[in-house]
Amino acid sequence: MAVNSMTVKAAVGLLGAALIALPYAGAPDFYLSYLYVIFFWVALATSWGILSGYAGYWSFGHAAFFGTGIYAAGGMSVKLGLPYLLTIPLAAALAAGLAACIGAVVFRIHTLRGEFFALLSLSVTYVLAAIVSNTPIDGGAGVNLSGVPMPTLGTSIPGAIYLLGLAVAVIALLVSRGILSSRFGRGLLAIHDDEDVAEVKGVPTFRYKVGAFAISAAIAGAAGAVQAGYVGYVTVGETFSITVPLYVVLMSILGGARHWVGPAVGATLITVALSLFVGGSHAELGRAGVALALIVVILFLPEGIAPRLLRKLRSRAQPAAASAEEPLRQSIDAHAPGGTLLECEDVTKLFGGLRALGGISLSVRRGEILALVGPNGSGKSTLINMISGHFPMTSGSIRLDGQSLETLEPHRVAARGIARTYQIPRLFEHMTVLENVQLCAAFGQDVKALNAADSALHWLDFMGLAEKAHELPASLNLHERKFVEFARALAAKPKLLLLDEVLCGLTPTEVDQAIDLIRRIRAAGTTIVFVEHVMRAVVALADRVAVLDQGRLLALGQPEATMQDPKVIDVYLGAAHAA
Ligand SMILES: Nc1ncnc2c1ncn2[C@@H]1O[C@H](COP(=O)(O)OP(=O)(O)OP(=O)(O)O)[C@@H](O)[C@H]1O
Repeated sequence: MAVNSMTVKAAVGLLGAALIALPYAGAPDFYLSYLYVIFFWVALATSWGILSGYAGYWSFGHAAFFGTGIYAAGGMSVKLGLPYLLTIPLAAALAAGLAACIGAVVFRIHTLRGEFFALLSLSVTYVLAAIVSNTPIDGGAGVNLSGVPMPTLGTSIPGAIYLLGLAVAVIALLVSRGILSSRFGRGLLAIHDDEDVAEVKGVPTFRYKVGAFAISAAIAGAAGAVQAGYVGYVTVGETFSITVPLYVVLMSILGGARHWVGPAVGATLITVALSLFVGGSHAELGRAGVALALIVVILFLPEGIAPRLLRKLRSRAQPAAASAEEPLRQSIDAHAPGGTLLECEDVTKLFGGLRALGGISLSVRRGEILALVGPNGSGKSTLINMISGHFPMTSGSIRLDGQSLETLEPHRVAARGIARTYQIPRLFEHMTVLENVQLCAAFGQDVKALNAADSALHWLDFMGLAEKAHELPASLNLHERKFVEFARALAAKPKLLLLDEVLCGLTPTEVDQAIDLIRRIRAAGTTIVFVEHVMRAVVALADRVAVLDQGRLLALGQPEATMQDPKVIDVYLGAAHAA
């Protein structure tokens, strides 16, 4: 594997050196311009992928940032007389600033996801086009860069534009690759699959989206600035046309938007394909061919060309070995039993007119297992949602270790040491089982102590799922999906673990297995609150039982005594059970 990796690096190095040398070796301007166009689309498509491919926020407004770059470079060099080269980073900064401002507003509105975000981004392009067209930035006549002194970078002007295009494309690829392999990138991929769960697992979703948007726009802005030098004369109609976002989206989907190299592959293929059919009816034929190819890819390779090809190349790589050696290390509280860890005071939640929780007060001791039981709709899951920050409370207070949680965003609640599972597992469906757990390890407590991948493998092994590590969640049965949920929560190394009906739907043997696992988790020091209808498990595990009914706390105490409470028998267990 080491040899292969060295070979790939050497090949990439040689290719890079050859591309840089091309203008100095006297390559004709025609070929330099041809390659420049490919670099331009590679940069644009790659930049689009950083927000839209990774985080799934499809933007049809990429022309706004590309256009900002074009007009920033044009305006600053023609009207302000700044050196053209200096306008490129300034254009990138301006586009990033614009995206950050838009993102800071838009990403706070939870309803602006999916198609609404796509439409909004398109509207931004048209608003910007109207502003540029009706102000001295353009004024309707366009901006002519013919009088601006262009750099030659030791070759010629076309050679310089070629080198600048190459630089922006390489920077875009390096940035995108760096992001994808980072914690930031994993967070973006999680946002793509289930943003609410990502937030609860500790991903600062707002900050990440704004960051990805700004980086994506900065690269588009830089590409636009170089394009201004290439075209020499910029107009609103050409700059803010729908062609840019459409091509960028098509290129990314064709190549594979969730991989750093995918958009570049798509950009190269489409640019080359279109260049083969230029002029009149040939051009139309070319576009039709590209559209047809895209339909075929969507039908047969929905993830795009690049990820499929890369997986084939890697298929002979050895699977990672599970590291079952790590001892069961849990929370940092393992040696501090006793005392109150969680305090809920008068927790109330209204959903419109429905009072799901009508003022719940209870506390959980450090190292304790507390069972939450009650009839369907009594508010158990809602209480878990309040504690984990999944929904805001209507009123009341929740404190962990004496510190208030109610004003915290969910990812900050996670950072305080609370992890949860979902009644119906909500796994990140485009990530493997290992990546699902790894994400939670990376955003959980005490991450520096252990590599996230090793930690994830450990917890998968602990749950008996090591051999499923490289599978996608879709191939798992319910039991396995629940246990991946479980492993994800454990990988965060929480102080407080909230389990929402992890045993529901399991066979008696699987229930026994889960009871044993929960005992071992508590033995390592983790405090557990679990919602459960399987009474055998409640009796076997719980130190205390809290019974909810219609959003109120009906009873709280030792399992045996609570189960014999006539009120509990009446509303929940029934006389037969008590007998
Ligand atoms: N997001 C929501 N929007 C509106 N109503 C909700 C929402 N979530 C829960 N509810 C309502 O709040 C009440 C409590 O629901 P909750 O899911 O907490 O009950 P539960 O005790 O967990 O029930 P089960 O045992 O069936 O899971 C129910 O009437 C439910 O319909």
